[in-house]
Amino acid sequence: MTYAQRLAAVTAERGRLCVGIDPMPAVLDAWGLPHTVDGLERCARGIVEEIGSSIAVFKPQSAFFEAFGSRGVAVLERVLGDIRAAGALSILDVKRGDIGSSMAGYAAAFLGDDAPTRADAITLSPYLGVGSLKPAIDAAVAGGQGLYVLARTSNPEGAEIQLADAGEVTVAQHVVDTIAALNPEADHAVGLVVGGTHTDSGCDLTAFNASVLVPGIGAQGGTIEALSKLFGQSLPHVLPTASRGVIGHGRDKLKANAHALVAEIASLLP
Ligand SMILES: O=C(O)c1cc(=O)[nH]c(=O)n1[C@@H]1O[C@H](COP(=O)(O)O)[C@@H](O)[C@H]1O
Repeated sequence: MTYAQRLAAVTAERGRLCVGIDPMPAVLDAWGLPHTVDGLERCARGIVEEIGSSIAVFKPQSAFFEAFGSRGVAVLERVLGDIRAAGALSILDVKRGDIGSSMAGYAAAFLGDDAPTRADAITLSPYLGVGSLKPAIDAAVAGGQGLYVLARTSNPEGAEIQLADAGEVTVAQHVVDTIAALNPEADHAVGLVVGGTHTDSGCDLTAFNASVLVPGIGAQGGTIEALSKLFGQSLPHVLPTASRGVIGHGRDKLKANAHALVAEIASLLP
């Protein structure tokens, strides 16, 4: 099965929410856990223990695992295994992007059956040129995995590069159009990241028919209600993701927060 098919199946069953696993110091504090590898593991694996069987997708943020060195990365690998065992999908947020030869190295790390840090999808940065991502695209298609390429990020600083002129269109639109054109042959394995914090994303997504990951919900001020206007007819492709808004109030509130957001998405998004 392709990533797009697996995503459609699990979201149809569990709802259309991706819970971000960002075990940053403030989140560990809210969980009453120490800023140690043990605290990291209890928080990240605790999230999957609590809601792994009811939430469709999880997005571990690699930064907070890498912050603890190789022992943190080992925790990340266990978390990815837990997500798989719970029947959910994982999007590993690593935002990689490099020249083709190095990109092949990243593909070996994260994509394909033998990858040591294997996820169902990973995030990529296209700023060395969308074409430089080809080794990752090939590996994802071969392995039935997915990719999410940054187009218009949720943070205010993103505009200076993403809304810059790339000839006829903006850099963000160039990314959207290039990925849209290659997706039919790529099994719709290549999604986009478009932040949910904008009133106007500045991207025309009409020709895009793969998954659109939408971060910025909750802690960064984005709301589910605003997504209809922001994404219009592309709304069915949107996968909202929230981290601190769901996991940032301690283990006791995790399940209720996550399920309330799933219900809100079901009532407001088609
Ligand atoms: O690729 C991402 O997920 C991402 C892209 C983007 O434009 N903005 C963005 O916030 N993210 C990530 O999404 C998560 C957002 O976390 P919260 O703001 O706590 O929901 C972080 O891990 C970010 O790195």
